[in-house]
Amino acid sequence: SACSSKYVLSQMHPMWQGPLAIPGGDRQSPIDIIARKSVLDTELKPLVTDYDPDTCQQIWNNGYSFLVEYDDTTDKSTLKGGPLRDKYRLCQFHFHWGESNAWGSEHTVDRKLFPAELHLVHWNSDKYSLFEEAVMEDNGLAVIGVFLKVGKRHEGLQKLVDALPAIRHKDSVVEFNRFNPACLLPANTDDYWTYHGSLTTPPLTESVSWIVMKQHIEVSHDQLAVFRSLLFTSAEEDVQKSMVNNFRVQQPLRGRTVRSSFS
Ligand SMILES: NS(=O)(=O)c1ccc(C(=O)NCC(=O)NCCc2c[nH]cn2)cc1
Ligand SMILES: [Cu+2]
Ligand SMILES: [Zn+2]
Repeated sequence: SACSSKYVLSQMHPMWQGPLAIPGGDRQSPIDIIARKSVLDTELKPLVTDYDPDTCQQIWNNGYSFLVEYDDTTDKSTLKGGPLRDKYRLCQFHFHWGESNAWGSEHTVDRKLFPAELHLVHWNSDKYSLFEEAVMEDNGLAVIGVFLKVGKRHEGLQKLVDALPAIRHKDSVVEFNRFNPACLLPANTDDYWTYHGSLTTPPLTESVSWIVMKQHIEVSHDQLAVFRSLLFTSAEEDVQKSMVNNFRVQQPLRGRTVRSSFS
């Protein structure tokens, strides 16, 4: 069924230029994950990711974040297992981060903020033939969230960091090949929280099975600083705004249960 909540344009949110609260939206994201209130579900399986680095196509600045887009016209890069019944195709991954290391993540754990959060976006290719279809349907999407902490340099991330100066402005795109996003996952992907939610930027559709990793990854201060050198604005605009704090405010749980896997 198409997602139930209607979209009423409320006061414009300064950053997302979209509705801030979705009246009637009872499964919005992000949320604060209260660890002790998450429910252990022994039925939850280990995540199975199978990503083909050859499907990596481009990296671009969409004016909210930077996205690494994958060719999702075949089932070459997939996610299954975990809380999912079907097979999901990798479409893109992107990040959210703050202007300082003190905040930047979208989800929090017991109110703890992380400096950044990675989202790996997949859509249900067993049920739908296009991302655009799946984005409107319950369980049409599956997004893996990974928290970033500042610490040692992340070797796998460096290839991505080196490409960022070429896409400083909104709508800039560069070719980007042979990147396997599995290198951005924590060592242990068997421990995660999962809940039903939404996209955290417009269209905010309530079609996401969220899978938030309990284990974070580490990146260096300098690597994160390069994220902050990106701009929200296009080359033509006379006032350039640095791309920081591109996260959404936390949304009410509305009685949802967050389930926990346990390895
Ligand atoms: N922050 S988040 O909740 O993870 C999230 C928020 C918005 C979108 C989105 O709006 N995503 C459009 C998109 O990625 N469109 C690509 C379509 C496409 C088709 N084939 C290749 N790419 C995806 C994820
Ligand atoms: Cu905002
Ligand atoms: Zn796609």
